Amino acid sequence: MSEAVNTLEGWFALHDFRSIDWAAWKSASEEERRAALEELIAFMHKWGDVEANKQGSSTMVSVVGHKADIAFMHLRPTLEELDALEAEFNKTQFAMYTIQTYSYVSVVELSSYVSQAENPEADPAIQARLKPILPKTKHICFYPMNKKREGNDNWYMLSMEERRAMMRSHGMIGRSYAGRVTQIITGSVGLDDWEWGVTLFADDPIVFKKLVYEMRFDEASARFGEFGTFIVGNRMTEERVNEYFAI
Ligand code: VOV
Repeated sequence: MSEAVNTLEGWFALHDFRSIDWAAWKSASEEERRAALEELIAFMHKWGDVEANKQGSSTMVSVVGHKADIAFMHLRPTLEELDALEAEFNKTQFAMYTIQTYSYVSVVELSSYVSQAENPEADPAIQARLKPILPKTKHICFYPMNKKREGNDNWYMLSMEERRAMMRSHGMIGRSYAGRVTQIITGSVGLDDWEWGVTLFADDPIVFKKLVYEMRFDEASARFGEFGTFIVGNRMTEERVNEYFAI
């Protein structure tokens, strides 16, 4: 049997994708719309406080294309907190105008293929990666993925050394994008339909295309990568929320 790699887990993640019921939004009165937006903005402020207290991190984006209109990414210490946060949001007036079209549940994951911390609990750099503050970049890209389990291309039958060599090469490509893109890898085996969620943050969306394309030629992705739906969005600030929902 091949050896499973050790992983460290951090905050739990909920990616929450919503379409807007624009017909209902447009037929609501101005007061109803204002009250709904005030509630949404109050939530954004609350999420900001959670982040300032290092108890999680949240971000909101508008989504381009039919897969959703808006999306939230929330990180929290427990699955219960994510659940409570989602239920609380669903009870707002604003949420009445939304339809959840997709969601993804996972947990921030670091594997020990490339480096292994002696004492991860006491290592501030590791802790910052396990409990990250979501970058405030202009654009976000999310997709779920698997590592293939087929015939000679079965990731889970490879030796630790073979997998480590491929993850080293993967990491080298990633590092050449340092400063232009930040990745948060969340593990979802046993939590959702795919094995990982990949969330990328960048100010230039072309960097998503370049990075993902370059990785397609690297063995870890070329031979073993299987990908779900890709969703790309633009970060929402309070000001953008008001613009986006203005009638
Ligand atoms: C932005 C760049 C970037 C960088 C620097 C980077 C580096 C690294 C390192 C060093 C490691 C291994 C140790 C760890 O930290 O876990 C990983 C791990 C992982 N990655 Fe990665 N990755 C990046 C980016 C990056 C992308 C764009 C993708 C999607 C692949 C693609 O083809 O679309 C990805 C996937 C993954 C996955 C699924 C894992 C877990 C694999 C497993 O079997 O456990 N990743 N990754």
